[in-house]
Amino acid sequence: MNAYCLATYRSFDEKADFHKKATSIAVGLTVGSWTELPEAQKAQMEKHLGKVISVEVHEPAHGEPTSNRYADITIAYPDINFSRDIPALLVTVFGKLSMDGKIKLIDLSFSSDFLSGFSGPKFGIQGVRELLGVHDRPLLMSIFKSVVGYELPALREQFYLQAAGGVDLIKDDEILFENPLTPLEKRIEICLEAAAQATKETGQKLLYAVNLTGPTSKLASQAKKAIGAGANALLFNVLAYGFDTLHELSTDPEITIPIMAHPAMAGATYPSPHYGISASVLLGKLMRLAGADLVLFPSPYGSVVMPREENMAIKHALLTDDLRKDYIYNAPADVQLKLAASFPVPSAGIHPGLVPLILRDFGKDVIVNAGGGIHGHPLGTIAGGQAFRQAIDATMQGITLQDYARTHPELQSAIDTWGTPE
Ligand SMILES: CSCCC(=O)C(=O)COP(=O)(O)O
Repeated sequence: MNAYCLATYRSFDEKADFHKKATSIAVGLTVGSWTELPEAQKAQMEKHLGKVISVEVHEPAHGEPTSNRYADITIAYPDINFSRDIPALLVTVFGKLSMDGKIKLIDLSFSSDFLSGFSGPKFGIQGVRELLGVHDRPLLMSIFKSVVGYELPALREQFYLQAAGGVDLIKDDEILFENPLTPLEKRIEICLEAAAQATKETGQKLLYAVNLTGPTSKLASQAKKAIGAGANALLFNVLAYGFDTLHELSTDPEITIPIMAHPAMAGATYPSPHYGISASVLLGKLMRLAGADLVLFPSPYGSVVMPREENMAIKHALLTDDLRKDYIYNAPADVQLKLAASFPVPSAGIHPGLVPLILRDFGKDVIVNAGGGIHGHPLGTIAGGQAFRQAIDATMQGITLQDYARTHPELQSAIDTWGTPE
């Protein structure tokens, strides 16, 4: 029996025959032409031919502009046409098609055979929690800010202040590349020293995600150099390199620490309703498949806003256990595939007042992540971390931030500065 991967597209056109369009995609992206083929060749090509699974046309309601006319088209692509890797799949389902008018790739699902080529996150939520020894609450991450041009002592000081505030993870800024002032191994050395100092005082373990950068051909050796220097997590700008690079890193047996995926460049791909790839595919399914243990993405509440519905779709893609329903097309009854869940990290412009919203939408398995919301605290960076931890504690106990802040001055000061949503 043939195995297929499915792609669903939203195609906008004021007057197109969407059924014809679906057929032209199914044929054009597989065997190229069909009706012109002699019968003998048709029999031979049948197993390579894409199939139209469904076409759902949405006619604009009365009074709505005709430009709102679209169809959701689902096509099945035979696995036999492409190798078992993300670049081959993406080029098949959305290579040339991505440039062919108003069309967006909104979902992907995989054959069980294709999916079985991916082991997903090495650590995932469970593994990251085990490294930190924290199982009963959302985690808190802080982002280095204003570090370009700084020397090691300034970096160490900034690391210590973040750690002393009680954060669980600290990540490099994604724009901190290999540089002569704070080279990778030195950076790791001084940050881990500062982490040890803070841990003595707080009793808390810490992960430091160092930014893995440089030419693609040197990334794996750079990652191993980082691990040799004691690194316990990596930050990686996945979309600048491609999903396959993440997959190579995450499946390397010598890369034994969690990988955090930064969404830099994602805004060039997901936000348009008419073009690109949906956020849930780009920052959800493909990140998890390629092995990201933690995935950052803009939240619906902060400074770089993504609609809540899209955020919830990313969350679902990163967390769902039901691969048969959400990831696999036509799963045979005896197939049991598993992927560890990737930690969702809704980010950008996050401050303590937003914690109740984050926990309402994401529950306990989320990483609250802030840069400016920690460093910009009026009482300083340590108080910034403390205010977030207090907001998490309050919300976990069902206490309003306002009530909790009465006995927690750091939280009170954060609320006075940034407020709480209505
Ligand atoms: C757009 S998601 C990535 C968030 C990020 O990397 C960042 O630096 C956010 O910083 P902020 O000061 O807005 O918390």
